[in-house]
This record gives sequence, structure tokens and C-alpha cells, in this order.
Amino acid sequence: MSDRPLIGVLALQGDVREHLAALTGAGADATTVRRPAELARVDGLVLPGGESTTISRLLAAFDLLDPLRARIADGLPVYGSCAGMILLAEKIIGGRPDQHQVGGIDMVVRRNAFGRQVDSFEADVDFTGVGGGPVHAVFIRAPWVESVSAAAEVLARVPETPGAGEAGGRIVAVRQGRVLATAFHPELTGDHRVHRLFADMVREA
Ligand SMILES: NC(=O)CC[C@H](N)C(=O)O
Repeated sequence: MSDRPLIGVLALQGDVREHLAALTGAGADATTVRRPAELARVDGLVLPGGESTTISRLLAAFDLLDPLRARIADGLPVYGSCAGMILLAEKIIGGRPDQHQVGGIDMVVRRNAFGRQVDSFEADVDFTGVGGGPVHAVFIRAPWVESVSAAAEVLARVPETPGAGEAGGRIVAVRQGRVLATAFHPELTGDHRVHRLFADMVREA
């Protein structure tokens, strides 16, 4: 693997530009992925935040669903933020009946867990594997992880502060092998440490 891996951002819907900028800031080459041929040439892939039902529908319409599942089974490193986390879950609560799961992490994720769009939520979370202090986590109509199997590693939880309410202690970052997911959006804060962690996972793959 070269020092600057080529990392794709799935560009069907969602905050694609922000992930491209964060990946570049994290020392990777970044490119958009919309077709199977583009998926085939990347060393890693980001599934952005956005709307998971829409992205799942477009994945099927663009003939990317099966190729993406196949590449993940083959060991492609993938990072999903928010809607991307939902897509990577084996099982979701609160999904639409026609919503497709990409899968990759043996976890159950609850959609829109923190409340409505207006109730976006921010917290500083300790993130295993990310040095340099807590990560400022921005949650926007975010999911949280209800449960993970022993195959998956919990990397971050919402701190149990009085203001956190029901969100306190919830799992919001998970890794299973080469697949990483966060319920929040590190691509929105200008802090590239989570993207650097992912770029390192791609270099190691
Ligand atoms: N910011 C986000 O990615 C929100 C995710 C969205 N609520 C969904 O269910 O897909």
C-alpha cells in the first residue's frame, strides 16, 4: 500500500464534499464513487452521512449493492458515519421495510435515536485508538448502537453526564476488522483524527 491510499467516498447522496476534504486533510487521496468500476479501484471507501433509506435505494439502482458487499467480504476497509453507520449494521431498528443493509458490522443500530432533526446533539467523547484527547462529536438525527456482538469492538460511548439523559452511555463508534462506523460526523468539525485512523486502517490492509 502506498503512503497515500486512494479512498473513495460513496457519492450518491449525503455529505460527500466534507468527507473528501477530511480524507485529503488526513493524508489520503480522495475520489468519488458512483459506479462499480470506480468502486473496484479504491483502497478504501467512506459511506457518508445523509439519509440511509435514500442511499440504500440508490446503491441498488446504481448496481453497487452486491459489488460493495463482495468487496467488504474480501476485506475492503470501509468507514460509515451516521447514515453510513446505519448501512453497515447487520440489523436496524426503525428502518423502512424496503431499506437494504450493506452489512459488515455485527451490530443492531437504532435509527433517529437521539430525537428529531431539531434535536441535534454534541458531546466530547473518548475514542479508543484516537490519541490527543476527546473527539468533539456532532450528532444530527443520528443513530446509536443498541448492541454489538463479541466480534465488534466498541470504540466510543456518549459520556454519562447529567445533560446526556437517555443518550448517556450509548455506543457511538464501533470497529469490526476493517470496518469502522461512527454515529456522529467527524467530517464536519475540521478535526481529521478519525479519518486519519481510517486512512491508517487502509494503509495496513
Ligand atoms: N446525519 C445523518 O446521516 C442522519 C441519518 C438519517 N437519520 C438516516 O436515518 O439515514
